[in-house]
Amino acid sequence: MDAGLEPGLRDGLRQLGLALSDAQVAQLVGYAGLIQKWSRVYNLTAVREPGEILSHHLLDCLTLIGPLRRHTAGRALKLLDVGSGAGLPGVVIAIVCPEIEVDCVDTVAKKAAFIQQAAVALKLANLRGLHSRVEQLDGQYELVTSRAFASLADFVALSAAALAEQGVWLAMKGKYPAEEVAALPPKVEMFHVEQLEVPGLAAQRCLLWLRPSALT
Ligand SMILES: C[S@@+](CC[C@H](N)C(=O)[O-])C[C@H]1O[C@@H](n2cnc3c(N)ncnc32)[C@H](O)[C@@H]1O
Repeated sequence: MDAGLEPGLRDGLRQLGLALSDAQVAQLVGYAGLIQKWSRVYNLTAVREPGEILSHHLLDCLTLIGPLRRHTAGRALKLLDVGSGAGLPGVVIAIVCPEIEVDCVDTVAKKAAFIQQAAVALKLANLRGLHSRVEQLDGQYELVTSRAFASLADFVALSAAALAEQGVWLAMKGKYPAEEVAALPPKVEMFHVEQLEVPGLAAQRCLLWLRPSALT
């Protein structure tokens, strides 16, 4: 990816109040380049233009970092990104939070292969691509994320076996999904919601934090 992306990225990081090292900024720019390169050959993501990769992918997923850091308070933990596609938000998290071990799962082999390739190219020892259906995973993940994957009810049902006992789900949605929240089963409780602005986009981001209900 041309370094032309960097000023816009740094501007967005400032707006989000995120201080990253130069090496992390270079990894994000490098990741955008990999998405662009691989998307010429494989149908990784519909968003392929540099400006759009910056706003719709990088900055959009970076909105999650502040809330995530507040939640983890720097603790090392295992995170699963479900239906990760080109690695969103999983790869962004792996770059910005090296203390978090990130597994990105997708049913499409070439998408999991892309994540593995990104881990090597960007020297991310904390990132893995898994080729699997999420419902076949029986991991012990303290955090399970998704963006543009499924309804909230399907997301929690399909990934329940992968969640550790004290684990939580973090779903990235557009505007507040009232109908999806209403359709959640009683055994799942939503314990926090955050609405965020994506720098450079008119669109909003809604982060929903969910966990198994205390009643279960
Ligand atoms: C719309 S894409 C979203 C990709 C990425 N999270 C993003 O925000 O750009 C949904 C992805 O979920 C994957 N997927 C669908 N069902 C799945 C399942 N049961 N387990 C794992 N991945 C699945 C698809 O292959 C696809 O890559």
